[in-house]
Amino acid sequence: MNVSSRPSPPERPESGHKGTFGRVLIIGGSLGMSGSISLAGAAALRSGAGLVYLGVPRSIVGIVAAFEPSYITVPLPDQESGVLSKSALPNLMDHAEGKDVIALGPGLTQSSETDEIVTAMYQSCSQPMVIDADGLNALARFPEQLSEHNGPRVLTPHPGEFARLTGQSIDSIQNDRQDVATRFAKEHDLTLVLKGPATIVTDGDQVYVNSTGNSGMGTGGTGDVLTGIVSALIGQKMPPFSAARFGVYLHGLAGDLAANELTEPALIASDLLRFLPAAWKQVI
Ligand SMILES: NC(=O)C1=CN([C@@H]2O[C@H](COP(=O)(O)OP(=O)(O)OC[C@H]3O[C@@H](n4cnc5c(N)ncnc54)[C@H](OP(=O)(O)O)[C@@H]3O)[C@@H](O)[C@H]2O)[C@@H](O)CC1
Ligand SMILES: Nc1ncnc2c1ncn2[C@@H]1O[C@H](COP(=O)(O)OP(=O)(O)O)[C@@H](O)[C@H]1O
Ligand SMILES: [Mg+2]
Repeated sequence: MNVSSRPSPPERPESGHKGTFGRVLIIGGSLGMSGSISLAGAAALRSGAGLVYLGVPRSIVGIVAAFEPSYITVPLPDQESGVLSKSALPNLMDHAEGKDVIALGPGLTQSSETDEIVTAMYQSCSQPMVIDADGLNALARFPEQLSEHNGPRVLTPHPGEFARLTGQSIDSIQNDRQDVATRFAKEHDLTLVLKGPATIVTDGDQVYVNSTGNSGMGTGGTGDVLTGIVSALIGQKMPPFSAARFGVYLHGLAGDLAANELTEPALIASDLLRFLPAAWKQVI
């Protein structure tokens, strides 16, 4: 069923407090890719989250913390390369307890140890999870496990990541975006956000094709911002499909407002953070 109405924002009760508006845990980052997780964390804050925790390798915690004082950083054991170590897993499982949503993947990079973290959390966490970037690359190495999850899952691939997940070529995906996305979501019982111009959001039954966004958003880090936005909305108790639909709309709207002011070529991912408040103003 195609859903074409303008997506609605989450409710925000007058009497709400930071506990009401969701505890969000985002896991990722590595030496050289501290920006991705920082952008995701700041975007979650700019999207209404009550408390945002960023689980990052110990070696980059100072860099991530310096980007934005309003989120909480959780330093985790890392390998010598500045990538999360699998010894972080018990710690991560403890931190996951009591969170309303967990996001996994921005800037995580790829290693056998991060693969173990991703597959274990994907399978066992009962909370909703948003999986992006290297979280998706890890899942792509174990496609038989994609349906083995213990809670709601939202996957946010760009066409390259979706090609890895499905084993199909980017061209064949792009020629048949809506059908491939819908079949995948249905088969694995999850919500899929297939990014790019006219991003598709589907839970296997409902399908939404987004109308906001522009080519200025084809610049590193804009997808990391989307991960933070969708995670924050799920943390505010929106069902996964509604959160993904509204999040994709809001993200593109922030991009359109930013491009209007700054031009498409000059747009960078952190501009989306600055234009999110103006985007919110148009939808609430
Ligand atoms: N500041 C930071 O710390 C940042 C860190 N980042 C982190 O970097 C890590 C790697 O992530 P990544 O997405 O850059 O690499 P990757 O998955 O190999 O994708 C490229 C492949 O996908 C394709 N492709 C993409 N879009 C497409 C489209 N619309 N339509 C069609 N094709 C498309 C593209 O195709 P091609 O270039 O060949 O045309 C290519 O094959 C990850 O951890 C991420 O979080 C980034 O977030 C940036 C900011
Ligand atoms: N031409 C475009 N029109 C609309 N949206 C775009 C366009 N190019 C990229 N985007 C959006 O920008 C984001 C890019 O995400 P992604 O490729 O994961 O970036 P990164 O990993 O660098 O953060 C997606 O939300 C995508 O839909
Ligand atoms: Mg990305």
